[in-house]
Amino acid sequence: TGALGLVLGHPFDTVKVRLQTQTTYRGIVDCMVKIYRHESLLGFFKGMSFPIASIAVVNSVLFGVYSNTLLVLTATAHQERRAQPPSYTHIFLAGCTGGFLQAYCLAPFDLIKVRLQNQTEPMAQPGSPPPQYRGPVHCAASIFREEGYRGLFRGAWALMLRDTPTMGVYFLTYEGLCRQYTPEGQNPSSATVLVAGGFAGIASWVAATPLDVIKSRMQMDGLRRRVYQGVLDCMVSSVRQEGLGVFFRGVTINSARAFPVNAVTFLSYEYLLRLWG
Ligand SMILES: C[N+](C)(C)CCCC[C@H](N)C(=O)O
Repeated sequence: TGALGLVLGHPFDTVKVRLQTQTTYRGIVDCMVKIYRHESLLGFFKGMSFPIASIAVVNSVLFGVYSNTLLVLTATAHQERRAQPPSYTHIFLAGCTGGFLQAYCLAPFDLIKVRLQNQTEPMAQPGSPPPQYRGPVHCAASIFREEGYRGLFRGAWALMLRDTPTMGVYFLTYEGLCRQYTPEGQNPSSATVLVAGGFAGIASWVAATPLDVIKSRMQMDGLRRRVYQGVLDCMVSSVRQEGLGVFFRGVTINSARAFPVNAVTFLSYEYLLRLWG
C-alpha cells in the first residue's frame, strides 16, 4: 500500500520539483501542460523507481527509530502505550531522532530522483539526443564516477536540516489529532488514523517547504557548474533573486500529494504495530 500511494503521488512530486528548481514554468497548470505536451504522460513518472525501491527501507528506519527512541525516553513498552501515553515532548524528540537518521538513508535516493525528474527530454524518442542520464542506475554510476562517493550525498545536509525538526512536527500532529478524536485508552479508528495521518503529512510538509526548496536546488547544483557555496549561500541568493516567496514554491501541490500519501502510510504503520504488538 505504501508503494501505491507513492505511485499516485509521484506526478505531483515531479511538478513540485520542477517548480522549485526551474524558472520556465508560470505555475502548477502551466507546468503540467508543458510536461504533458513535451514529454507525454510518462514525463510525470520520471525518477519513480528508486523511491519505490527505497521507501520500505527509509520508512522502516524512520518508524523503527521513532518507536525505539520513544521506548528509551518513556521506558514504556508499546503494549502499555495506550494506557500510559507518552508526553508530547517525548513524541517530538523521538520524531526528530527518526527524521535525522532516515535523512541519511534517503539522501542518495532522493538526489537521483530529483536529477531524473528534472530531465525534460521526451523519453524514448528515436533520433532525438539522449538525456544525460539513461536511468536510475546510470544516474547513480555517473554521479559516482564524476563526483565520487560524496557526490551521492549532495544536498544531504539541507535534507537533514529539513527532516529533523519536521519529522518531530509530523509525529506530534499525528499523535495530537489521534488523541483528540479517540476515547481514552482505546486504539484510534481507521478513519481517525487516515485523517490524522493526512493532516500530519500536510503540517510537516508546510513546515518543511522552505528547506525543501533549498535542498532541491543544492541537489541540482553541480550538474554543470557549481553555483552555491553551501546551504546558507543558496538561501541568500534565492531570496535575493526571487524574494521571500521562493520558500513556498511547490507548497500547494505538495500538500495535495501529502494528504493521501501519509494517510496510507500511517494506516499501514498502525496495522503493522497491531499485527506484531
Ligand atoms: C518531514 N517531511 C515533511 C519532509 C516529510 C514527511 C512525510 C514523508 C512521507 N514519506 C512523504 O513522502 O510525504
